[in-house]
Amino acid sequence: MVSAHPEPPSQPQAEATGAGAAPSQPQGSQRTHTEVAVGILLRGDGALLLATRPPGKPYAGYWEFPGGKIEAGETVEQALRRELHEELGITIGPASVWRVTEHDYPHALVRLHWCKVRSWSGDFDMREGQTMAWQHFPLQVSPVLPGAYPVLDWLEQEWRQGRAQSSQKP
Ligand SMILES: Nc1nc2c([nH]c(=O)n2[C@H]2C[C@H](O)[C@@H](COP(=O)(O)OP(=O)(O)OP(=O)(O)O)O2)c(=O)[nH]1
Repeated sequence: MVSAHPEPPSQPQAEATGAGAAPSQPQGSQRTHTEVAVGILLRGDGALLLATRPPGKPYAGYWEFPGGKIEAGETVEQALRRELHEELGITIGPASVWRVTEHDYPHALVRLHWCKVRSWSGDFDMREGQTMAWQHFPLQVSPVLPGAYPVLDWLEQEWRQGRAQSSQKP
């Protein structure tokens, strides 16, 4: 849903693709995927956590879900637990992959492994100078990384369905 995408990013981008889509690079290209673990932290009231990308990284200042690159030998869950501890100072509970998407940026072709996270311990400590914000739909922050658009659409659809179902209950 377009309302989740506040501003078009000012940098060049390719179309985001949905779960399980084939890589978009031309045949014979040497471009390999960068595997990324991403956490959708969900609070009891349905709010989700977004944070700004730290200075010095591509798309610095854009809002994103917390996460980072999967290192050699790590599972998605291990990478996510490490990244969220390094970046936010929290220790997450169980996390399994919910969706997989791809996005072709000028700086990297990324494969994003999205996990919903409903439990964690520790206090939030923005260790890379980020700003964090708990968000409900419609989002109040922008711009958001284009690679997160498909997942924001799915999450907004789920939120709308949940709202419609609860309004039908007697
Ligand atoms: N964390 C995160 N990354 C995203 C999202 N959407 C999206 O396209 N990406 C892309 C942007 C980056 O190209 C890649 C994540 O790489 P990164 O550079 O932030 O990872 P990292 O923290 O391991 O970085 P570094 O240690 O190499 O500096 O995934 C998102 O919502 N969250």
